Parts: sequence; structure tokens; C-alpha cells
Amino acid sequence: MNRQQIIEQIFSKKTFLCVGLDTDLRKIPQFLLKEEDPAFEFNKQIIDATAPYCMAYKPNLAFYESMGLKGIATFEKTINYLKENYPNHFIIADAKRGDIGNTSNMYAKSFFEDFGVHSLTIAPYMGEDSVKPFLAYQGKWVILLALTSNAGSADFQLTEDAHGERLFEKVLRKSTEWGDKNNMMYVVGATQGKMFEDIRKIVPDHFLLVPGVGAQGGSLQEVCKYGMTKECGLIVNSSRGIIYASQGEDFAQAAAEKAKALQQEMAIELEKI
Ligand SMILES: O=c1ccn([C@@H]2O[C@H](COP(=O)(O)O)[C@@H](O)[C@H]2O)c(=O)[nH]1
Repeated sequence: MNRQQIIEQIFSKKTFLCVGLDTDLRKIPQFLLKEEDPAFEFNKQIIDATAPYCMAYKPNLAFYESMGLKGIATFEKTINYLKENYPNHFIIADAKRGDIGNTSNMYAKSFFEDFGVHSLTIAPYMGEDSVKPFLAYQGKWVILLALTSNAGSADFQLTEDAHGERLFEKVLRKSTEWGDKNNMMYVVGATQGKMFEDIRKIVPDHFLLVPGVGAQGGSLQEVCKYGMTKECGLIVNSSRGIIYASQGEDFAQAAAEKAKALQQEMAIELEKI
């Protein structure tokens, strides 16, 4: 899926919402546990209910890997279900991979060729040769962790060097030598609202994947104020706040209502461009 197709989805549906599929068997409605693959049944119903209000889905691999081989199968079935039924939705595998080049090649093959996702989150810590193998795939996206939403982002990412440059700024500047706005995005937490202005000075046009609204308390309006570009430039994720809106029989409908509420706020923000 290319940049223009992503932008078209955002403006035609008036949404830049990504629904996070952080599927946890302890949190899904317990009546689903009688199904052969409860996690897939949950995902399927959440996807069918929320698809009109979002333009992307982000399954987080930790939740699937924690269920062993069965979980990997659920992840694969979920990707295939999305590709077959919702081909215009952007699929982000949130796996935070990255290793020596030889190993990154294998991660890239696994996610881009075998699972066939559109994009993958990558940790930049090991540098250029750990990221380049992912960028070798035409039509796929690398989403580099820049400034994460958690408190621990202060430990390294927000620290300054002798010239006053913060580590996340170095990541942004350096990585623009490896890829461009057509194959690279950045993760920036919604909890880092005040940093979006500085981030846009370094990467004015790149898409930012923004987790941290909802359960983590980030503000959509603050993110949009400084982070939004003429082409939107934002994909905002919410996981728990949507998918666990209810644990009753109405769980999919409740998720749809949460997604719709966010979509309506996003439509207002898009009107301001
Ligand atoms: O900085 C980051 C990077 C990734 N995440 C992931 O996004 C979702 C957020 O879930 P919520 O339930 O909406 O809080 C989750 O998969 C995280 O692992 C992040 O939160 N922050």
C-alpha cells in the first residue's frame, strides 16, 4: 500500500484511526472461550464492527506469541482475514524487530513475504544495517520507534548529547538518510504531545504512528495541533480503549461505538486542514 493510497483512505473515510488488536484471552468475553480459536473469533468480530471507522489495524505480536504456536496461527488467520475482506485497510505488525543485517533479513522475509503485512515496527538501536533489510522491500513500510509513549522514554530517548541534541532527534535525523516519506514512518507516543512541534521540524512530511490515546491518556487534539500535516501525516492507534469497551455479548458493538467516537473527533481535526 503506497502513501497516496493511505492518504486516500484517510480523506475518503475521514479517519486516521488504527485499531490495535492486543488480544488477550483473559480479557475477551469469556463466552468466546468455547470457540475453537477464541482469539480469532474475537478479532473477526472486532474487525467487522470497527472497519467503517478506521483505516488501519495493528496486531501486537506479543499477544499472539504469548499463546504459542496457536497464537501465531491466530495472527496469520487475522492477517489473511483482513487482506481478503478489508483490502484497503493498512496492516501494521507491531513486533519491534531489528537485529544484525543477516537476522533482520529473516524478520523482513517472515513479515513481508510470509505473513504479507504492509508494515512492521522496528527498533532503531542497532543502526543502519539492522534497518536496511526491511527497506529493501518495495511497497512495504518500516515504522521506526522514535519517541515512545512510556515513562521509560526518558531513560534514553529524551537524553541530550553535548550539543543539546536528544537521542530521539538523532534517530529521526540519521534515519532520513536510509529511507524517505514513502517507505518510512515513525512511532511517536501521544503522551509526548508537546514534542510533536519539534518532531515536525525534523520530519515535516513523514507519517507518524501515534499510540497512547485512550488507556495511556494521550490527547488526540494536542497530537493533531502540532503533528498534523496537509496530508494528515498521522495514524493514531487505540487498542484497549476500543477492543475491551465491553466484556459482554455486546463487545463488538461497544468497540464500534468507541471507534466511531474517535472517528468523529478525527473528522473534525481533518476539517481544519
Ligand atoms: O511507544 C509505544 C509503542 C507501541 N505501543 C503499543 O501500542 C499499543 C497501545 O495500546 P493501548 O491499549 O491503546 O494503550 C500497544 O500495543 C503498545 O504495545 C505503545 O503503547 N507505545
